[in-house]
Amino acid sequence: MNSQKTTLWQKFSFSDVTPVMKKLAKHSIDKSDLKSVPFINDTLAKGDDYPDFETSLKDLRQSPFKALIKYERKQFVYMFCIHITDVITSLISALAAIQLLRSFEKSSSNFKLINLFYHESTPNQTLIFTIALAVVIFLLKILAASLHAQKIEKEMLLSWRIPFKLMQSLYLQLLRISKRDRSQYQSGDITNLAQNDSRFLGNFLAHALVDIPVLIVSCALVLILMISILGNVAWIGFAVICIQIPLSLFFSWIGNILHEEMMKRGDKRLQLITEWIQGMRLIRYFGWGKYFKEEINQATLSEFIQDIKITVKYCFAFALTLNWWMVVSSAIFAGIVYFNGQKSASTIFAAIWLSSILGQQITPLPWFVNAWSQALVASRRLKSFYKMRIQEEEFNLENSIEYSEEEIKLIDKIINKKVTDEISISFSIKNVSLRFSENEPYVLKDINIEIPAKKTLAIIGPVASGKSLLIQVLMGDIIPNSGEVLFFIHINDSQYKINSITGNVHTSIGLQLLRSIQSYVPQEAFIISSSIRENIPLKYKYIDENYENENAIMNSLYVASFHADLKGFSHGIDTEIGERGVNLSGGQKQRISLSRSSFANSSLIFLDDPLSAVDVKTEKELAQNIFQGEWGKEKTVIWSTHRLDFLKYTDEIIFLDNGKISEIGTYKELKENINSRLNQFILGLNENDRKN
Ligand SMILES: Nc1ncnc2c1ncn2[C@@H]1O[C@H](COP(=O)(O)OP(=O)(O)OP(=O)(O)O)[C@@H](O)[C@H]1O
Repeated sequence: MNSQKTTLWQKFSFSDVTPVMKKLAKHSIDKSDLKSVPFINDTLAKGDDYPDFETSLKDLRQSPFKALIKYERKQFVYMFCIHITDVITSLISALAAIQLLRSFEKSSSNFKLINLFYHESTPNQTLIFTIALAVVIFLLKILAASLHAQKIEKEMLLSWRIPFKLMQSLYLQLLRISKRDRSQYQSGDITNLAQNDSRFLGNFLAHALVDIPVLIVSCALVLILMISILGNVAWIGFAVICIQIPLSLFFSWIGNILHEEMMKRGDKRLQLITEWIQGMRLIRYFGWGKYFKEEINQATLSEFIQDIKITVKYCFAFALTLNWWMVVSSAIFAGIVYFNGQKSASTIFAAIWLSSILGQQITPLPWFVNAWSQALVASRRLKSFYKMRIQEEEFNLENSIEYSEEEIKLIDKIINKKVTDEISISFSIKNVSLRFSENEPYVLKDINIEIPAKKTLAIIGPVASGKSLLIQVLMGDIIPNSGEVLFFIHINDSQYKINSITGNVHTSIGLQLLRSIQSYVPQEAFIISSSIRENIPLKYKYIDENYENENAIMNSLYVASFHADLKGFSHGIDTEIGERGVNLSGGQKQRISLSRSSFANSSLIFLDDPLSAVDVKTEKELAQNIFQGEWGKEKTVIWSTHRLDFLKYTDEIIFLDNGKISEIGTYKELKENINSRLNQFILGLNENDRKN
C-alpha cells in the first residue's frame, strides 16, 4: 500500500498494525510482517534520498548535520508547508472568532466583515451569519488539528529514519575503518555515538528544525494582525517579547555549553559497563565487583550532576517562556488603558487569543536551543568518527596494478564467486617493514618471503615477535610503511582466456579479491549466541544458501575433530551455545572456529595460533585431518603457531625474532641443523643467549 495515496484517517487506522502487534507479543515477527505495515516500510526503506555509503561519507565528513538536512530536504519543505498552513489556519479561525464578537458589538470599525455582506442586516441575518461563522471556526480548528497531526506523523518518521540511517553508516564505517585509526575509539564511545548522538541529531532535525522558521514567520504574522486589530498598543506586546526571548535563550545556552562534557561522562560510563560485561568472570574471580561498581556509580553520579546543572538552566529558561504570553496580553491591556484605546470585548479577546498563539509558538524555544546544542555536539562527535580513514584510503595509489579487460572480467567473477574451477594462491612478499609511528621501533623488519601455492607455511617465534602482525599485513589489514605483498591466483583448467591474476593486497581491488578467496581463524574464537548449526556457516552469510546443509556442516565439524564432542550435546548441532559460546570450553570454541574455515572451503587459509587450547590427543587428530588431509594438499595455509609438534606437517617454516626473519627452511632442514634457531628455541634459549 502506498502511503502517499492513503487518506489521513487510514493513516491513523490501527487495522494494519494490530496483527503485527499480536505477533510481536508472541515474539514471532519476521520481515514479511514488517513489510505489511506501510508506515514502517516507508520509514525505514522507501521514500528517502540517501546516497550509498561512499557518496554520503564525503558529506558526513564535512558535517553530518548539513548532510542530513540535504538528504531530508523534501521532508523538511513538506513539513514546513503543513506547519505554516496549520498556523495560518489557527490565525484565520482567531480572526473569524474576533469577527463573531464584533458582529455582536456592531461598534468596531476594523474588520467588520459582516458589512461586506449585509449593509443593513436584520437580526435574523446576523444570527445566521454568526452561526455560520461559528461553524467555520469549528471546521478551521479541526483542519488545524489534523494538519498538526500530519506534521507529528512526519516528525515521527524522521525521528526514526535519521538515527537509523546514521547507525547504518556508523556500522559500515566501523567495518571499513583502518586498523591504525580504529584504536582511537573505545567501545563505549562507539555505543554512545550509535545510541545517543545519532538520536540527538534525529531529535533536533525531526522536531525542531522546521519549527524555528515557522516560529519566525508566525510571530511576524501574529504581530501584523495585532497591529492591524489593536493598533499601536500591539508594539508594547512586541517589546515585552523582545525582553523575554534573549533572556530565555541566554539561560538555555549556558545550560547547553555543559552538554559536551555530559557526553564525555556518558562515554566513560558506557565504557565501564562494557568492560564489566566483558570481564564479568574475571571481576567475579578477583573480587573486583565492589570497586568496579563504585567506579560505575561515580561515573553515573558525575553524569547525573552534569545533567542537573543543564536541567536547572533549561528549567529556568522554560519557566520564563511558559506563561509569558499572559505577561504579553497584560502589557497590551495596560497599553489600551493608558492610551485610552478600544476597550471592547473583541479587542480584549483579540489581545488574549493572539498572545496565546504567539505564546504557543515561543514556548518550545528553550527546548529548541537545548536540542540544537545537543545536535551540534552530536554532529561534531560523529564528524570526527566519520573522518577516520577507511582502509582503502591508506593505500598507496602507486601500488595499483593495471588490469586488462579480460582480467577485470575474471576478477569480477572471482569476487562474485562465479568461478567453478579449482583456484590456488601463491604469495610474494618483498621488503616489508612496519612501525606504528615515527617514534616507535620497527615491529616488522625487511620481510622477504615467497609462499608457493597449495603449501603450508608456519610462522613461529617468541612472544611479541610479530607473527600476528605479519598475518595481518598479508591479509591486507595493516598497511606496511614500505615494501609490497603480491599474490597470484591460478585457475586450473580454465575456460577463460587467461588463467592467472596478480594482485597487491594493499589496493582496493586486491583486498576485495583476497577477501573473496580467503578464510581466517583468529587467536580468540568469535562465537555468536546461537546454535552450532548456525555458528559454522555463520547464518548471516549463508542465510539464502546452504546454511541448512547438514552434511557440509557435519563434515566441517569432523575436520575440526568436533564430532566426538557432539555426543555430549543434548540437541546435537542444534544445541544453543549461549552468548559468545559460554557453554563451550576454550578448545571447543577454537574448533568451532576451525570448522567454520573448513566449511567455507576457501583456497587460502590464515590461522593465527588458533590451537592454543587444544589437548594433545585432539591435536594429533587435527593434524591428520587438516594438514595431512584436504587442507595440506589443496590449499595455501599460512599459520602462526606456538605448537611446535605440528611443524613436521608443514612445508616451510619461518622463524621471526623481534620482527625480523632469522631463519627459513623446511622442518627437516631446521631440525637437522643443531644450531638452528628452531632447535635453540625448543631448548628454551632466546636470541641473545644464542648470540652470546
Ligand atoms: N596497534 C599496535 N600499536 C603498536 N604496537 C603494536 C600494535 N599491535 C601490535 N603491536 C606490537 O607489535 C609487536 C608484535 O605483536 P604481535 O601481536 O604480532 O606478536 P606475536 O608474535 O603474534 O605475539 P604472540 O605470540 O604473543 O601472539 C608487539 O610488541 C606488540 O606490542
